[in-house]
Amino acid sequence: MDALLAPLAANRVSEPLPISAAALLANPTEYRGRILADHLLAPADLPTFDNSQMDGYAVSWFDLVTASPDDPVRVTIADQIAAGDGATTLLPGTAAPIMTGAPVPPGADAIVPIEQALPPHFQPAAPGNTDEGESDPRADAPGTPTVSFIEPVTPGTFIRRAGSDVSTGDVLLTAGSVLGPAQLGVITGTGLTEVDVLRRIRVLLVSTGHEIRDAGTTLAAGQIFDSNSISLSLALVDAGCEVTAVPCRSDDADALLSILSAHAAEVDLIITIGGVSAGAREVVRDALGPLGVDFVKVAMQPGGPQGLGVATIPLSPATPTASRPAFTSTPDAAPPSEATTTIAPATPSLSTPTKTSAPDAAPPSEATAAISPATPSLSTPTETPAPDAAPPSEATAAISPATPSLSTPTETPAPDARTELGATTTLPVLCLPGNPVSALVSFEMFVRHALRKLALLEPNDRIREVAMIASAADSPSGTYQVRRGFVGDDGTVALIGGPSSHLLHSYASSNALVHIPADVEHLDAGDPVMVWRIDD
Ligand SMILES: Nc1nc2c(c(=O)[nH]1)N[C@H]1C(S)=C(S)[C@@H](COP(=O)(O)OP(=O)(O)OC[C@H]3O[C@@H](n4cnc5c(N)ncnc54)[C@H](O)[C@@H]3O)O[C@H]1N2
Ligand code: MOO
Repeated sequence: MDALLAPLAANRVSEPLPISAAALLANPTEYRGRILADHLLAPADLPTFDNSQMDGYAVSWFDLVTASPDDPVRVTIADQIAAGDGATTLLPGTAAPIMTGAPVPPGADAIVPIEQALPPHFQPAAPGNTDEGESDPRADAPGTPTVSFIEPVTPGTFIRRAGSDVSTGDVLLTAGSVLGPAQLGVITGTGLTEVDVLRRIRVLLVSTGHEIRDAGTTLAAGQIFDSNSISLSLALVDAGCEVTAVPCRSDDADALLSILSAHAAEVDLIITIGGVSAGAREVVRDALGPLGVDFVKVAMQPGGPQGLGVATIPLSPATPTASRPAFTSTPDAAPPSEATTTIAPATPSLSTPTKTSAPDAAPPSEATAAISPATPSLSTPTETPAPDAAPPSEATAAISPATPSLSTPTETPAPDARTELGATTTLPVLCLPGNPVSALVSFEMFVRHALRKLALLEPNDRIREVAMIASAADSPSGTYQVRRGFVGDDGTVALIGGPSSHLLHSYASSNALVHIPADVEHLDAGDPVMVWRIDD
């Protein structure tokens, strides 16, 4: 998988990311985990000017040289300086009330915290205040506010120097930095309003099937709500990708090809779901087999049938542009209507795709044997799926999309129009099985780690633990089984639901994937098993 996806790292370009509270709040997902493309130099000092670290008095150390408890130094109180004020010069023999963050006035070289002054609190600024004898009985000039100090002060005390955090021209953040709260804060603090970040891996996610419809529409007999588009879109976003989800509500290979052709120029990777097993109408196999995708069987359950490869995809003449809308389909949209849902939309600039090839470009490279789960013993090319004992879980109907906005569907050009153009592009393609649990487990086993690695997201892997299985379980011989389970506080893991791959509700009620190696046919209660936490 790493090898198949390696070109994605090589072809990554940067894009500008606006930095402002308004931009961030308008589209928070755009910021999560973004990676700085280049070293960023500080355009200004931080702090940008010398300022006070304490609420107190700005003084000249020289005025306080002789101060002692027995012989305090009394000085006249100058104008107050608050954070946000400009600084006026401090005259000798005066002390200016100064607040934390306020600029240190020229002439002052130290701050005495208010608690160390006499009186130890700020006095009303109104003229005529003379401490009213309250704290400084030595005040002798009615109408002239004064303050006393009982010890000398070292120059620089409680002054935050300009540039003490970072100086102009220093490296503010290095290339590859993940932009989190502190990083975005310090960028803003220097006044920057835009930085270059690595463009996310752009994934075209195509959930397929004559039967799938969007939640919120009315289902005809035999139809189901499309849960895979939602599950996998969110899984991809979690892996650092930008997703354009375009369901293909058809078993017609041309309908799928139209979708691929319309979007291929805009994405780095295509992931399809469904249409890969042994049926009479396997739309993904039919469409992508001739274009360079290999269909294999992995000795894993769920997730047996898989497809992968580098496909040469004809491009539509009028490829949708960066204005790609987010979309939810109209009820009962007739196949092969196309609807796009874009999650984590890109910032405006989409650069020219680098992978577009001339019509006579070399045939797709072979991508065999690239699929290998991060677990042992998956080489046997046989599949032993558990029988689908029950009809599809009704839980799929309860899932409602969390996508941000709605707009109109994108037009899909007719297949013959695109072939006239003759241009193609080559893209890595992954074809996941359609059963909802199979699709998610396949993603976890083969795809998530590789994509998170490309996105420089840490950790790449799920947290792995050994847990004691709570009750006995059987597993088919020669098949690596991935069950769903719940790890309790006592370190045991209870299996949730059966092994069948339609049990999405069971998956949603789990916090771990339970790995049963291909050579294990039976586990007794208390036996140790490897689990991957899926609740982080
Ligand atoms: N004769 C055989 N039949 C099947 C085999 C096999 O080896 N021989 N493999 C089984 C296994 S294992 C799996 S997994 C599935 C994979 O099938 P497909 O990838 O072709 O997926 P579909 O047939 O399109 O759908 C399977 C199942 O999932 C439901 N589905 C599909 N898309 C969605 C969606 N977007 N949201 C919710 N549910 C969806 C679909 O309605 C089917 O029930 O093949 C087995 N059969
Ligand atoms: O392998 Mo299928 O993916 O069991 O359900």
